[in-house]
Amino acid sequence: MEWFSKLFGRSGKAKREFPNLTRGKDPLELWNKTGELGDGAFGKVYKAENRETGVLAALKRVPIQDETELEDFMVEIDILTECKHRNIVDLYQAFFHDSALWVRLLCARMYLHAVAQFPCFQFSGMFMFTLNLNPF
Ligand SMILES: Nc1ncnc2c1ncn2[C@@H]1O[C@H](COP(=O)(O)OP(=O)(O)OP(=O)(O)O)[C@@H](O)[C@H]1O
Repeated sequence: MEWFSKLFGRSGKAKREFPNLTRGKDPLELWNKTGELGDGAFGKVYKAENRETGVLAALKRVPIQDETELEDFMVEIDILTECKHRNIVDLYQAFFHDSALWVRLLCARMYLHAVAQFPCFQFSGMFMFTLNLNPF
């Protein structure tokens, strides 16, 4: 029955493969975290440097409790992988490693952040944007 647990894992449930998700690779073997860029609703965003080329990137780490949670995030990842627009930060790669989803993004010097938690803005249908300037 070893073949069964290799194929389906201990729970007997097959791991779902996603075309835009890299499994079995530790992103920190390729990327070195050199600082923190910010904190989001789902996790932290780090500044990272490619260990071979020195290229910079933003690495977002989202802790995942259960594989089934991945599906919700993959919808956004699939859309952002396809979506290339000068006003939207490029998403280059997503990894699932060690109970976390890691998303490699273009490291933006200026980052626009939508804030919609103020009721008065929500009622009037307005959004406010904050601008983060990353020091690098
Ligand atoms: N690509 C990036 N380049 C530079 N800084 C970034 C980048 N992505 C995120 N940041 C920084 O990290 C902070 C948190 O980003 P994050 O996208 O996690 O926030 P969020 O809007 O709460 O997103 P989510 O709801 O998806 O968690 C941002 O406010 C910004 O300062």
